[in-house]
Amino acid sequence: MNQPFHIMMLGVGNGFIKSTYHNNALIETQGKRYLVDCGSLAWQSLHDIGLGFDDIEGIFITHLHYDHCGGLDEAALYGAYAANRRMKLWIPEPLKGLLWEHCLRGTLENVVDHKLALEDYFDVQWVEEGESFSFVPQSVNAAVPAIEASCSSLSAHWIQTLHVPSKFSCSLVLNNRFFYSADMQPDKELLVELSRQGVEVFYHETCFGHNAVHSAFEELCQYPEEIRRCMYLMHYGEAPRDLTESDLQGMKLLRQHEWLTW
Ligand SMILES: O=c1ccn([C@@H]2O[C@@H]3COP(=O)(O)O[C@H]3[C@H]2O)c(=O)[nH]1
Repeated sequence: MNQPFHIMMLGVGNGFIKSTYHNNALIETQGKRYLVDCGSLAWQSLHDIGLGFDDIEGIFITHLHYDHCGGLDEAALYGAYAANRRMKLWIPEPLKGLLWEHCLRGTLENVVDHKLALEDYFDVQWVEEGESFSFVPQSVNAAVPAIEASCSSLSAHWIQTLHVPSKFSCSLVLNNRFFYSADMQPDKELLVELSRQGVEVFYHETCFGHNAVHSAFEELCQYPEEIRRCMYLMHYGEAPRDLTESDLQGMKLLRQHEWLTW
């Protein structure tokens, strides 16, 4: 059996709204905490619940928008100059080069201190599409026989999903049964296929109103009922005040700073 894990949204907003922060998640399993995405408000959101850099083991990044990776500069500099620790970073292989050259180099390159690459700040693991990786280091499972170890950690793999055309973005599957969409346009066929493969829970982004690079709530309402009943919505910012349970069509709204266990 895979380990159950706890997950909390650090925000359920989008790149523009301030009240509900960015759509990033905090995961806890076996006493270790990890981030899925680290936008520019992630550290503020963690601070709001009494957590900080030292409480986080590692970060997975889905794509290169500031509301998903804009907090990496702070993590890098704090790790290098305040905590003396290179945080673990899982990055999809297609972002190799791009994350440093296009996002971080301007802030982080320091010739005097010999900090010239992403690896000078983070313990980086590049991950291919579909490749299984574990959030919890094997050493944590030292007492567990090897054959059980692979099943007793939180396993993950990413699949490419469409957000902004021509720009890489991906979603995450945990323990082969939990889907985390990151930002994406609607892809009903993908969810139906994942459900067929055994995925039981879908954390899915949405927005109220049309947006060309996101999944409008109205479009998710067209998904099969058996999928909608497994869907937990995020990235919505602020839901319409008059939204009723029946309007949600079986889907549920995730709330900022609320733990759920899967
Ligand atoms: O090609 C683009 C890129 C971006 N945007 C907007 O910028 C926003 C950034 O935050 P977000 O990812 O939550 O939502 C995005 C969209 O609203 C867009 O409409 N088309």
